[in-house]
Amino acid sequence: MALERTLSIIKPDAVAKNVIGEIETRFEKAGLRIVAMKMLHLSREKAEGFYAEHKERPFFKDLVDFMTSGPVVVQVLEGENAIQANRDLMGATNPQEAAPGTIRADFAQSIDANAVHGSDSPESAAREVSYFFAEDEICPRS
Ligand SMILES: Nc1ncnc2c1ncn2[C@@H]1O[C@H](COP(=O)(O)OP(=O)(O)OP(=O)(O)O)[C@@H](O)[C@H]1O
Repeated sequence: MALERTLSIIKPDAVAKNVIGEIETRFEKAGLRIVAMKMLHLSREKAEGFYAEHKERPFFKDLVDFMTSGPVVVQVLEGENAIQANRDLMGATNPQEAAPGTIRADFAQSIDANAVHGSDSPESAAREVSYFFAEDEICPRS
C-alpha cells in the first residue's frame, strides 16, 4: 500500500446541485484526506489545457463548454491508494453504468454532466495536481 495524492474536481453540475458538502464527506469518510482545495471558474484556456489529451475527440468542445459553464471545486486528496480509492468512490464515467452508492450514480445525470473528475494514474495525478496547485499550497504529508 502506498500513500498517494490524486486530483479531484467537483464539476459545475454538482456545484449547481449544492452537493459539494456531501461529496467532500464521502472523501473524508473513505479516509481520503483533503490536503488542498479551491473553488474557481475555469477559463476556456485552463479547461482546454487540462483536457489536452482529449483534444481530438468529438466530445472535446462540449466537454470544455461544460467545464467552463460554472464554478468548480478542485481538491487534492491524499491517502492509501488514493487514485483508485477516489475512482471507486466516483463510479463509472457514464452515470447509467455507475455502481449504486457511487458519487456518479447518486449525483450525476449524463456522461457530460458527470459530477466529478479524478486522476486515473500516478502520472496523470502528478500532472493534474501541479496544473492547479503549487507545492506550497498543499498541506505537507502527515
Ligand atoms: N463519449 C463521451 N461523450 C461525452 N463526454 C464524454 C465522453 N467520454 C468522456 N466524456 C467526458 O470527458 C471526461 C473525460 O473523459 P475520460 O475518458 O478521461 O473519463 P473519466 O476518466 O472517467 O472521467 P474524468 O477524467 O472526468 O474523471 C469524462 O468525465 C466525461 O465528462
